[in-house]
Amino acid sequence: MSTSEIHPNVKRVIYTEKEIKERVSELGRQISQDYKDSKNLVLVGILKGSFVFMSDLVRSIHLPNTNVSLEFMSISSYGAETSSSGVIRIMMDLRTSIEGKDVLIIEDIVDSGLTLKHLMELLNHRNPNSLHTAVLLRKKEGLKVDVPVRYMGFDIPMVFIIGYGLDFAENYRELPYLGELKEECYKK
Ligand SMILES: O=P(O)(O)OC[C@H]1O[C@H](OP(=O)(O)OP(=O)(O)O)[C@H](O)[C@@H]1O
Ligand code: HPA
Ligand SMILES: [Mg+2]
Repeated sequence: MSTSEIHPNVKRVIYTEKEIKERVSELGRQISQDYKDSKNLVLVGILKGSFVFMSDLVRSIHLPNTNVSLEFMSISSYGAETSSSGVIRIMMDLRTSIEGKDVLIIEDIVDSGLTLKHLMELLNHRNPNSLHTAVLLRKKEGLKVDVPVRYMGFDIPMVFIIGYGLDFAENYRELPYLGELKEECYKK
């Protein structure tokens, strides 16, 4: 990628399209292996951030003997800030029951861990057969709560990331790579 193709508000590219593609394919292979005996696998994408990761990940999953279905939930905690409000709002819930099914939550990023922790508690109460998580990015130093991530793309430093579905104040989701947002874009 030439520098001219990088968005002017991106300080540096953290992972290129190619690096993301390779890692996501690996995760898909692992998931396909682990769920090969599952009857029903429900992939639950958390909107909006996970939509790009989810669309690439599902196409790397090959489970010919499993009913694989997709569901979405919409959750919001960040608004136009760069740190979690800690208040998680469910804007859209699942449309079907997950009782007795294997459920895999698909998230773009775990930062404080508050969103995923809250979600796992919520979905566990609905009696799935199993409940696990696939997360593209994790900021290990940002974690405020312990939350289990079964399939993890990359551990990243404490910088604000945009692109590949991740936003700042709803912008930059369309960038095909993962980049660090320039500090001057959010520090006043
Ligand atoms: O670990 P946490 O500190 O809770 O942060 C992670 C959550 O924050 C982001 O969602 P956001 O509220 O920005 O909604 P979005 O996916 O629509 O951008 C991200 O997509 C995760 O869901
Ligand atoms: O670094 C981030 N970028 C975008 N969204 C986020 N939500 C939590 N952390 C981040
Ligand atoms: Mg966001």
